[in-house]
This record gives sequence, C-alpha cells and structure tokens, in this order.
Amino acid sequence: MSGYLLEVRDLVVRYGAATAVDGVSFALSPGETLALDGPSGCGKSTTALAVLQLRRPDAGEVLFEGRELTALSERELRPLRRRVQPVFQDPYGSLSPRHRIRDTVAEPLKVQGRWNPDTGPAKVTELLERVGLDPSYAARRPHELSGGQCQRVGIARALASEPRLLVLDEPVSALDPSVRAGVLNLLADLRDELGLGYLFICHDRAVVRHFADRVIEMRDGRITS
Ligand SMILES: Nc1ncnc2c1ncn2[C@@H]1O[C@H](COP(=O)(O)OP(=O)(O)OP(=O)(O)O)[C@@H](O)[C@H]1O
Repeated sequence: MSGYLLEVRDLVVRYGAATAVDGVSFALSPGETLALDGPSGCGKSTTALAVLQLRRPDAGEVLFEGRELTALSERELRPLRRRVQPVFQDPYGSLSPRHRIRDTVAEPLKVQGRWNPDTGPAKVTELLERVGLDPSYAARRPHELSGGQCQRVGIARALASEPRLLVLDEPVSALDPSVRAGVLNLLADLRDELGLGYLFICHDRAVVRHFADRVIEMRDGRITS
C-alpha cells in the first residue's frame, strides 16, 4: 500500500475527438489539500469528474485507498462512491429546491440504507451544527437560505456519507466575497478534524495559495508544473 488516499495515473478523458485530459498523474495523501489550477477549459473539472467516476476515463487509472476504480462496475463502485464526495460551485443549483434542508442532509443516509428513524434526526442536527448552521434551518428550503448557507448544507450532505476525500470544484467561487472566508475556514477545520483529503479546484490564486498544501498547474489537458 502506498498510503495515498488518491492516485491518478496517466488519466485521459476525451469528449468525442477532443482530448480534455491528456495524461494527468498526481497523488494525494489523507489530510492534504491538492489544488488544480489553470485557465478555463484546461481540464480541471473533467479531471474532477473522472476522480468521482461520474465520467469514466478513456485511459489511465484512478486509485482510491489503493483500489483501482476505473475497472469496477457501477455495482462494485457503489460502496466506494460514498467515500469520495463532491461539493460543486453552484450552492443553490446543487440542492433540490422543493426539499427541506433536513431531507437533503438525510438523503445520503436513506439512500445508503443507514437511516435510523430513532437516531436519524439527531444525526441531521449534528451535521448542521458541524457546518455552523443552527438546527432550526432543518425546516427551511434552499430559497430561504443565503448562498453561503446553501454551500454549508452541501458540505453537511457530503459529510453525511462519511467521506475520506472531498472533490471541491470551485466551492466558493459563486459566493459573496464576504462569506468566502467563512466557508474556507469551515473546510479547513473539517479537513484537520476528520483528516479528509481535498482535491480543490479554484482559479483564485490568493485562495489557492492560502488554502492548498500543493498546487498543480494545468494547461490544455496536461500538467505544466
Ligand atoms: N460535456 C462536454 N462535452 C464536450 N466537451 C466538453 C464537455 N465538458 C468539457 N468539455 C471541454 O473539455 C475541455 C476541458 O473542460 P473542463 O470543464 O474540464 O475545463 P476547466 O479547466 O474545468 O474549465 P473551467 O475553469 O472553465 O470550468 C474544454 O475544452 C471543454 O470545452
């Protein structure tokens, strides 16, 4: 065992004839934040989708805790998907507008067969508190929350799956600058408390420098440094 949480080896992802990711390799340890930086269209989000196995790569390997994911069937992937959770850019768009916050946070527990009617509500309360939200928010719907609060709900939902790795694709880019620092501090605290690994996509150099342990620069689907 290498001890890496995530290893990506010679990853290639194509959209038709266009190669979006062209031989990308990197590794990430537990508790580490690795940033992917580079101009728009260089392949950052596609790399993230391939790590999440939401886009199956055309070539290369994605190893999570030493297990190669690309060869696994959907059925074999299911228990591992839980451990690799995404947080996307659009805080409102990633929450179902009709669902109350409690249902959104409880959803992973229910889908994964881990919902216990006796202890579930307290678990939801604990998750909301963990991301800095008052438990009374459980009864609200997304339109009653600010962008920063919605992003905290998205993080609580990710934590409900007890992940080891978060794939954070521009998690604060859509937020008001005044609330970005709060969400980044929350993410840093969670990483340090839970020993999570972060694959962090962000085009804000100041944020990347402050938040990431290491930065990989991409251009035209390749790593440049
Ligand atoms: N679903 C898709 N179908 C076809 N081409 C795509 C698709 N998604 C992305 N691409 C192309 O793949 C390349 C890499 O895109 P990707 O979104 O991964 O880059 P990015 O670095 O994340 O960009 P951004 O910072 O703008 O999100 C681009 O040329 C893009 O146009």
